[in-house]
Amino acid sequence: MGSCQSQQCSHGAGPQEEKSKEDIQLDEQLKRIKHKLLVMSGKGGVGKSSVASYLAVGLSKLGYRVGLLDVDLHGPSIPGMLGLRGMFRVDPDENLLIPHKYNDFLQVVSIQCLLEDSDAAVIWRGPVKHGVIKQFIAEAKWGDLDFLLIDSPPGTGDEPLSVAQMMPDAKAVIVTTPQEVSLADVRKSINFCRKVNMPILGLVENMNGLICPHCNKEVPLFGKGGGGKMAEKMGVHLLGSLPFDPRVVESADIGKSLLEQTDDSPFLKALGKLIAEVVSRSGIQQGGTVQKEAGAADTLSDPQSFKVAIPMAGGALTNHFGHCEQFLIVDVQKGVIGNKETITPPPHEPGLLPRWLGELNVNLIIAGGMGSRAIELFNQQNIKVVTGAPCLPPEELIQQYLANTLKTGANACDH
Ligand SMILES: Nc1ncnc2c1ncn2[C@@H]1O[C@H](COP(=O)(O)OP(=O)(O)OP(=O)(O)O)[C@@H](O)[C@H]1O
Repeated sequence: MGSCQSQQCSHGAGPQEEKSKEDIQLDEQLKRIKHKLLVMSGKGGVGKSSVASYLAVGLSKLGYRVGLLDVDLHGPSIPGMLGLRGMFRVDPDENLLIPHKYNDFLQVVSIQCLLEDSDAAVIWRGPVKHGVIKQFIAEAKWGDLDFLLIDSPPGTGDEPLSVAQMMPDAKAVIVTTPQEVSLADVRKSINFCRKVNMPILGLVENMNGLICPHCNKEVPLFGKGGGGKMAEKMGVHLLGSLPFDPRVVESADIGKSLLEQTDDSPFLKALGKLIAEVVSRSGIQQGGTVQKEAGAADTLSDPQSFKVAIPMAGGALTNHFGHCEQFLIVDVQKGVIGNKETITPPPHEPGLLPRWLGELNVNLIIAGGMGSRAIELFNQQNIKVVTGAPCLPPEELIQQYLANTLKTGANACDH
């Protein structure tokens, strides 16, 4: 007899279950975190925890408020790497766990800080892990954060799945080394993200060459550039490459991040570039103002500055948008054509291209033809679509678009 209002009606799906106190707390906490980055890898030992901790420390040193959550429940290594010791305290008034403070801008939560014996083995099944991860987010006193970095165990098991379910707006940072065995596992991580609809912020290639401390020449320890090739092949963005630096191992062993010293070593230089790329891909302008979510431009706020994707065949635009072999992605700033990149799209799957081009921060498509459903999906990603463009070389199309002289005909949809 109760009215729709009194039953919290949910669009014909039957009465919605009341949210638990913990779920409400989780929602509240997640609202206070601007960017959630899940650091994952297909394979163990590729440097995922190191990358997560260096990103966290680096971002905190730029003045961003950062949380680092170690959900590698079976092999937590973050506290050791950052020299954090001791058990957590609980705030008695709010009954919230107080994260360890690395510096004024970086707080850390890890299962390690709940174990009396640091060598204790944690044996938990999936639902228990899910509950613990939820508690670590909802019942810890994180406050407002610009970034929450989550270090998950290698592979695509319970922990990354729990994060994907709990945080629908989290993005993945996938870490790999350049050799083929590691890259094969990266493909699994990429496919996992696509299955659970988690956007991929990009790939980090770690241990990409050793700088010899004696002659300063580079030795290709695990091969070279494999991550870059993989990123291109799988249509994900390469965020950066870090060289192998033996001091990373030593500093992790003594719990002192290399970022606590300044030098112009190749590792720290590459790390600086990587952090800048993470900031820029997260849509943050320097100075900390949130500009836009990665891949979520509202409209073209400046019609002379955009990132455009053009479906290509034989050096010119092709009408076969959904099945084109390659896209040319071009950066245009203030009417000037900049960086151009030819990328092979992932294998065709309904709804995949809008998400993929959104991840690449594209906000304009110039196409010959496209179905109305596809246009709708691109618009949902805030990507503007121009259809009916002629099969011309891409530079000509962009110049005409900039000059407002691009003549478009009928939407030559190839379906
Ligand atoms: N760029 C680097 N240069 C030198 N050593 C590195 C580099 N990155 C990571 N390492 C070292 O490699 C080892 C493995 O790194 P790390 O623990 O970060 O990997 P992981 O992928 O998180 O491992 P796990 O599978 O245990 O979760 C550590 O000893 C770390 O210090």
